[in-house]
Amino acid sequence: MLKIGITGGIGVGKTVVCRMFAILGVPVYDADTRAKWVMRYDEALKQELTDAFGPETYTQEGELNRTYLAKTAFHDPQKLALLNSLVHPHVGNDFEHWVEAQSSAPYVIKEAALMYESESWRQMDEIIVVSAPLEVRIKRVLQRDPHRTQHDIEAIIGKQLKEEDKKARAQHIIYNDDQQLVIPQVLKLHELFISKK
Ligand SMILES: CC(C)(COP(=O)(O)OP(=O)(O)OC[C@H]1O[C@@H](n2cnc3c(N)ncnc32)[C@H](O)[C@@H]1O)[C@@H](O)C(=O)NCCC(=O)NCCS
Ligand SMILES: Nc1ncnc2c1ncn2[C@@H]1O[C@H](COP(=O)(O)OP(=O)(O)OP(=O)(O)O)[C@@H](O)[C@H]1O
Repeated sequence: MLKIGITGGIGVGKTVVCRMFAILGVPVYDADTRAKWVMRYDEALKQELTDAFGPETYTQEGELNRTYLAKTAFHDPQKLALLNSLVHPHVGNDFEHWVEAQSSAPYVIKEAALMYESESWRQMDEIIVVSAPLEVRIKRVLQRDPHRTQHDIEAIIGKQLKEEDKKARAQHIIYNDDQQLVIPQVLKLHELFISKK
């Protein structure tokens, strides 16, 4: 099974691009959503997170307190590294199980903001970086996430690998910069991946 990774920093448009591949029938694994799922339902991980970050990590109903964790981890490199080291191995295992269930697809996609930072690029055959200028990304995220300030967004960007470094390591780049058309770029890559089947 050909495994394609889609990455890029906050607000580049990974989810939008993945939706286009999904419309073409390609199974898409969303690491952000799955990370939240394992953090919610894996009891051993829940205990580890509570031990590491305190009882505020979960609400009384057992929901992940994302606002608390974002405030705690995104502004403290050591806490973020700890959070990543607890969560990412679970997401890696979850992805491997998911791939096994997709045998009829020509190829699969994993969407992850932290493909290179989390080492999950090792599980992929090829990687696409979605690229957009910084000011466009900040504008998009301010619109999408009204609860985040520009300062919050810049703090998150500061914790992610620089776009130039991602582009240098990736096999493919999709420009989602409000200048170039995105759909033709997606179709071209889709044809390429299908031809490798
Ligand atoms: C801290 C959490 C609870 C905050 O949740 P919240 O809903 O406020 O933010 P959300 O998950 O949408 O993240 C916003 C953006 O921040 C970036 N981001 C997310 N996690 C991280 C991280 N560990 N390091 C750097 N950037 C990150 C991504 O670009 C993401 O899209 C959540 O981000 C989380 O659980 N992160 C740890 C798990 C993880 O690393 N997920 C990323 C893919 S595996
Ligand atoms: N080409 C575009 N034109 C207009 N709006 C766009 C475009 N691409 C993305 N957006 C919007 O910008 C916001 C960010 O896009 P998206 O959620 O796909 O980014 P992302 O890379 O998945 O971000 P994150 O890392 O936070 O998950 C969304 O509200 C999306 O609808």
